[in-house]
Amino acid sequence: IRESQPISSQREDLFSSTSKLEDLVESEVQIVDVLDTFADYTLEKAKLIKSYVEAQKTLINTQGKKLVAHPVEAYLLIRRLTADWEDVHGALHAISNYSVGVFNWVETYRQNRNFPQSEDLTGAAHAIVRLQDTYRLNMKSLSEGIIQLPKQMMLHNTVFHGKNGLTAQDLLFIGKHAFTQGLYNRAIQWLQTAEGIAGKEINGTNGSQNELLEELHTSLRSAIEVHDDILERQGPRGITWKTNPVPINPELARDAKYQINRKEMFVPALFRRQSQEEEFVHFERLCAGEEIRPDKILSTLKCRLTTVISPYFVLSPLRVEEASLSPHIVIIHDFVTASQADRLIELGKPKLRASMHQTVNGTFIKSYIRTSKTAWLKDHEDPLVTKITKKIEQAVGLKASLPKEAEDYQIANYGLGGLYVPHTDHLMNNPNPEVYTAWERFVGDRIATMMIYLSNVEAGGATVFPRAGVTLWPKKGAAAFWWNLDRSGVGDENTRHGACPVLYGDKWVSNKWIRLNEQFLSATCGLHPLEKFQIP
Ligand SMILES: O=C(O)CCC(=O)C(=O)O
Ligand SMILES: [Fe+2]
Repeated sequence: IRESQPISSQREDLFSSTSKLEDLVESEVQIVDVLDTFADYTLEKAKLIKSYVEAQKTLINTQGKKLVAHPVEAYLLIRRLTADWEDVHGALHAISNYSVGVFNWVETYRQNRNFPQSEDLTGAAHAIVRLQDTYRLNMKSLSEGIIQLPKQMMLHNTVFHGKNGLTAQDLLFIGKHAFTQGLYNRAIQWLQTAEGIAGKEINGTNGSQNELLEELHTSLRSAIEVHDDILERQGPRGITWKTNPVPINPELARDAKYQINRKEMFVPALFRRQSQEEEFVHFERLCAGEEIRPDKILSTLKCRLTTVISPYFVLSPLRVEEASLSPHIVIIHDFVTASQADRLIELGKPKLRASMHQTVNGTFIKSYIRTSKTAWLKDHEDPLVTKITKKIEQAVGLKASLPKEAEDYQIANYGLGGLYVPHTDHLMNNPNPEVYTAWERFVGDRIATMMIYLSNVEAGGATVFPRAGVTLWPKKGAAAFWWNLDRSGVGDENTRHGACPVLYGDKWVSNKWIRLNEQFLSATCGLHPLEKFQIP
């Protein structure tokens, strides 16, 4: 997967970065304020019109047909339609002027502030479907705004309460999105939850509610049919779909072949090539906090203080936690301070753009493989950035200051359910060097990744390595470091990794990708072609 700075200025979506969503809250307050004043004002004017209407009604009603014959009545009629009318005229005029003004203001405001559009609503629905599925959240609770974490993910806070719940209409909308995403089992669950709620929402005979119930029944019936059909023809799981292991229809479920299916057990397939489907299962399990490595491996991992790389750390050794020995993945705790992390966010924030990916034919598109926004920072943009680069160099013994030695810092902010599907950071896998630019051939592949977590994430958002069976939980100020290439410069496919969807909170990371060629003095080749680096 190739990433780059965006080249076209498309409209920025909102759901892929929490930073952009925050701005939206402020904008909503502004609009509500203006509308509130407008509504109060028009109500005031409408009251005036209403009192005119009421007064005239009584006058008209008390009169017989011959009213204009009476000179006083004639006078009153004319007064009503002249002097009295002035007030109504003024009120109507004021309302219409004001409403045109407010209308124009709101429209311009919405455009300037990049208000959400239907693609954002779709994105948000997708995110909810994905979160519920990945973290196996209780759907009923979720629809009431309560997020209950799976047992193995519980750290400090285990339940998150929102202030509001979803309506049956919302659940129907989300269910339909689950269906189009191929999550047939989940679509059915969403629709069933919607039915439950719609039943309760009904008080009295409400026409539109009946319509909704009807639509839910129809959708549910066809979702079940499709579910069972897909399961029958394609099996319970593929890259683009998921069903239950057994059909929903009890008659079909009695088939003997589904009785075997039911007992299907997960056996981790570590340190080897995984099919896309297998990788996805590993990804999800690791995201939800499952430990899938055997004790034999886990018992070899240590936490240690180290000064070995550089005397720079004699007074304050690096606090290294080994996450995996092969591939060598470590967490360096407190690599930057909380205020340094905040500063990096502050520097990146104004420059955030939707993550882009290069397609096979070379054009850049907005990424659905990675739902986040990214910004690039150069060393000279702030003294702190240079300082952190120096620290990285000392910590891992690689050169990272010059453009030929390492890339600029990439600051990333994930949005609602934001994730990054498994990939390798090294990207020069093509044996034909012609496909790479002269610059890329000159600097070489990404030998190592130094990723600093700039925020804590209340729930979800881990970095997981499906083949190595590793889960790294974000911790503000900690840095994850791993080698993408082995000592002979060949890509280590066991470093495939991805970012789990953010379930609750705000995730910010900073990536520093270090390039191979300039490290020829600091990271020398091994004796064996598959020898790996073990630093720090
Ligand atoms: O955000 C993460 O946890 C991983 C990010 C990542 O893998 C990348 O940016 O290449
Ligand atoms: Fe990565």
